[in-house]
Amino acid sequence: MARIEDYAVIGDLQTAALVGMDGSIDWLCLPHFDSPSCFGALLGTPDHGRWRIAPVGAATCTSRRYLPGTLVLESVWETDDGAARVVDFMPPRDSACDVVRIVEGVSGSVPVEMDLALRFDYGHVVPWVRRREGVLHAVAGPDAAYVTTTAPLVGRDRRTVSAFTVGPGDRVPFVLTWRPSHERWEPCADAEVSLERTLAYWDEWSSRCRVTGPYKDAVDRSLITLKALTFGPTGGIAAAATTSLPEWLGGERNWDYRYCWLRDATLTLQPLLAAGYTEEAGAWRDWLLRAVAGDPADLQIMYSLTGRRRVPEDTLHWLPGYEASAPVRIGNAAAEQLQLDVWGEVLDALALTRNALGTEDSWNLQCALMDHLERVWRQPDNGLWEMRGPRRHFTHSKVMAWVAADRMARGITESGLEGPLERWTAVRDEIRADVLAHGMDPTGSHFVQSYGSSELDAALLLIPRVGFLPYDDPRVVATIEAVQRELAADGFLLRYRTESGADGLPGTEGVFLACSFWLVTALVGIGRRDEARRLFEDLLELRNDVGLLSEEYDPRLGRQLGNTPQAFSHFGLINAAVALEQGMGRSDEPPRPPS
Ligand SMILES: OC[C@H]1O[C@H](O[C@H]2O[C@H](CO)[C@@H](O)[C@H](O)[C@H]2O)[C@H](O)[C@@H](O)[C@@H]1O
Repeated sequence: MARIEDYAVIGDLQTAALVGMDGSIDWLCLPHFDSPSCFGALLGTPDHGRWRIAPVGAATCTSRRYLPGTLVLESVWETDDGAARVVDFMPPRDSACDVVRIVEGVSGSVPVEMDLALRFDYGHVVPWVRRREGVLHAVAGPDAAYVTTTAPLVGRDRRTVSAFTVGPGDRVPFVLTWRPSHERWEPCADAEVSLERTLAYWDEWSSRCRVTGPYKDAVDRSLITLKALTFGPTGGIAAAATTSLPEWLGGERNWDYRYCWLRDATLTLQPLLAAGYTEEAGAWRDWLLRAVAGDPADLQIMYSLTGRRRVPEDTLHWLPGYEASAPVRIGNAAAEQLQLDVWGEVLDALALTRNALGTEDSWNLQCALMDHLERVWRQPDNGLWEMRGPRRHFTHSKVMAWVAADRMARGITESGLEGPLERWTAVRDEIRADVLAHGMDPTGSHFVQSYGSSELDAALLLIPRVGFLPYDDPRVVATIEAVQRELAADGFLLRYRTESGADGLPGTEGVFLACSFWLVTALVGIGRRDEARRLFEDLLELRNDVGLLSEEYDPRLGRQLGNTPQAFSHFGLINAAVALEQGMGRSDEPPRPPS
């Protein structure tokens, strides 16, 4: 099975596919990110669905890249017979959902093979396949897939295969279109027309980016990746494109990230605004308001990409898991947790969009959320790491509750909005006093993970970023140094020590990439800029050949771990690049793009 970093992503802003260096699409959920997969080999075997196109006898491509500023992937294969290119993409969704693969001969005469195994419903439904007027029809239950190509297609062992040869200038297209099975088949889009349309879409999108500076390429790729994780129809942002890629190979820390976490999505907002993508920021704000509408007591920490509340967790027993990392889970029980930081992130994000977009149409909702937080902030919670052990008083959660009260009080004093200023100021001060009294080690020198604990937590690095204390406060400096000392692993950072058993889960995990980027930002904040730049550049080296990051990394094996591509890691990268280029911005001002 391919390594996680062997995968590139293509997508149509409603779902995404992972393309391996071996030319195989091993992951694709249709029609949406959180739908069942039709290619699920990533979490099992080729018989759980995959689509491979590659020169005969070649194991992996020689090189690959995204066409600049786009999500169109070009893989180059150099073989003894000559060279060929495969261009893979998904046109931004209109009525149909297409995956397009164009094989192009470059030199010599290259024999190519194609192997297609469609397996609906996460790899266990084999469709009924027929040929009609030269088009392959594959139907099962609610799903239908159609394949058009100029290449010969042959059915073999419940798969469809093809063999053909390309010479210089030859272009052999394959278009796979998904539709609900009850709808009539309609001719598939022309591959070349779709390519032009897709390139034009991404060119226009990228042309709006205001980012410049030495890390522009990395930042651009991260922004395109965040855009690829955005569910176009609603503006919701998926935490990652996959489920159950393990946080440790062979372990059981395997979760479904194909949902919209309020935390991840609001943090994504900052780099989008910084780079000039106000439309996306507005769409996200509107998604948020629809999703959280209703009783503030019912605020969830995550929703489906359409805003649905129920995302029940289940396991798929027929899938063995990525490199035997089981169970494979769909849905996520974290949706039912109490994570107090989310109030802070949501109210901070709405303050940000108020200032950046110049509109405020949700103040009543914000007031209702704050009123609720006022009643619950003293409760223990599961924290931002969604710990499944007993609830505790996480210092980061309380700090974010302070952020909520602070942004609401400032909505009144700085934006002239109406509200109980004295009450919210008093709540803000009370939370602050509580954190300073209980969230520090017994000597009062640095912050700790939770009240009464001696553990460190990388989330504490965010304390100055949200404005709770300034970077030059000795307690902040000591916390950054303690986190670095206690959580460093092979030059990067763990989010916390799993050995304490505090997260209620067996096993361990890799270094957490977002936290390692937070350390870059924190080091810039305390003036250790050279060290920050070195760490940042080491982190850039962990990206795969096309600039993608998953959630974690195993320094022993030199391999990426966890779901991919992950928004958390990519916005960490962008914020760190901004910090390195400009120094620290306050969290309530949209950071300016690197110049
Ligand atoms: O490892 C424990 C938890 O891992 C997931 O949560 C993590 O991913 C979320 C989405 O990126 C992020 O918001 C959160 O802060 C991370 O800890 C998983 O979804 C949880 O169910 C799991 O308990």
